[in-house]
Amino acid sequence: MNTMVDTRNTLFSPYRGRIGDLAQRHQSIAPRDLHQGMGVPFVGPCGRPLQLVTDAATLPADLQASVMMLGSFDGFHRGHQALMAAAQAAALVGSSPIGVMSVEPHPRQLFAPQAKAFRLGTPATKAETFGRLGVDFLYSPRFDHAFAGQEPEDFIDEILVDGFKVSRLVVGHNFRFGRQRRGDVDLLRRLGQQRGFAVTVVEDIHWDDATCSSTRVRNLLMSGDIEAANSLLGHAWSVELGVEPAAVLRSGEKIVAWHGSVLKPACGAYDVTVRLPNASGPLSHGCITIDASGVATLALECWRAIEPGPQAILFVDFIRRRAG
Ligand SMILES: Cc1cc2nc3c(=O)[nH]c(=O)nc-3n(C[C@H](O)[C@H](O)[C@H](O)COP(=O)(O)O)c2cc1C
Ligand SMILES: Nc1ncnc2c1ncn2[C@@H]1O[C@H](COP(=O)(O)OP(=O)(O)O)[C@@H](O)[C@H]1O
Repeated sequence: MNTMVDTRNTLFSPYRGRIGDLAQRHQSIAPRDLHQGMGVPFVGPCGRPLQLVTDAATLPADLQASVMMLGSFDGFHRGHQALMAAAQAAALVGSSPIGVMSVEPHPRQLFAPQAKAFRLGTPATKAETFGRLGVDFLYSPRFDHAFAGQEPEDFIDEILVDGFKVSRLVVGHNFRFGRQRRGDVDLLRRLGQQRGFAVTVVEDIHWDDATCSSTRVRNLLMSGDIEAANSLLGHAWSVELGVEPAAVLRSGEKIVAWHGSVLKPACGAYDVTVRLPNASGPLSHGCITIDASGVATLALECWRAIEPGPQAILFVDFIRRRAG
């Protein structure tokens, strides 16, 4: 079934429960994912809403023959943006739709389930980014051992060729996939020639003399260097938070629910701007403080504009860490 993104969907449901309880549990909330009916009301510049595709076999005709990007895209750093630029250029030339395949959960969540929260973004922040950039559909198959263990040729034939009827793939030079990570760009090129799709391989994108990677961004955030992390990302790091308006601590500060799968940056106070999902610009400036036990509190200049109901999801863009 293909799910048209809908603002009336369950935008607030993952954050039900009292913020006090969340704080006691170190603000760890169950990660929601695209398979739990997430509402992501994101419409790109073409005016078409991003479609969440759950089954390649029932893809609408107007989404077939797309230019498709493959990868995790955690954080959407400058390397990922290079893929996006290449996909947009190819889609323009061929008047093709743009699709993204990005498995959920992140492979590390499957292979190292006990690891500390490491993600830079949630499914919602990922969908927002792609929707804003005019991607037509996001395919996020559930990443389990059966999916991970597919033979690369089967994945290409059954999902990309028979399902999506893909016209072009866009990947980074080091993209690997399938059982024992046997699939690589050479295999994609070889099968592309036989099956009739093109392949764009994006060269390694460097920043500050080293390759851009989600891991580098994570390390910078854990050391509290938000400005360097933002510079590597090429945009402000954006975090999805849950807030319950009733949970005011003092002078307008509120404890916020941190998404259970998302990395916590170093303790400290950070200048932020806050948006509602699907809003065109920031609604308020503020400061988020992460204390030694990981509890996050948010102080905003203006709360009124972002209190649409008993609970809300906010997108918080981290700008800089305050001194001291
Ligand atoms: C389409 C597809 C995409 C994949 N993407 C990733 C990925 O981004 N990161 C990752 O660690 N594994 C990914 N995998 C899984 C690996 O290719 C590999 O199967 C996994 O690391 C397990 O390796 P093993 O078969 O040697 O145990 C993907 C698999 C498929 C079929
Ligand atoms: N620095 C980079 N330069 C070019 N392409 C990249 C870079 N980093 C990732 N990619 C490509 O972007 C896609 C998504 O990458 P992803 O799976 O999220 O890896 P990573 O976690 O290393 O960023 C893949 O096709 C990958 O090869």
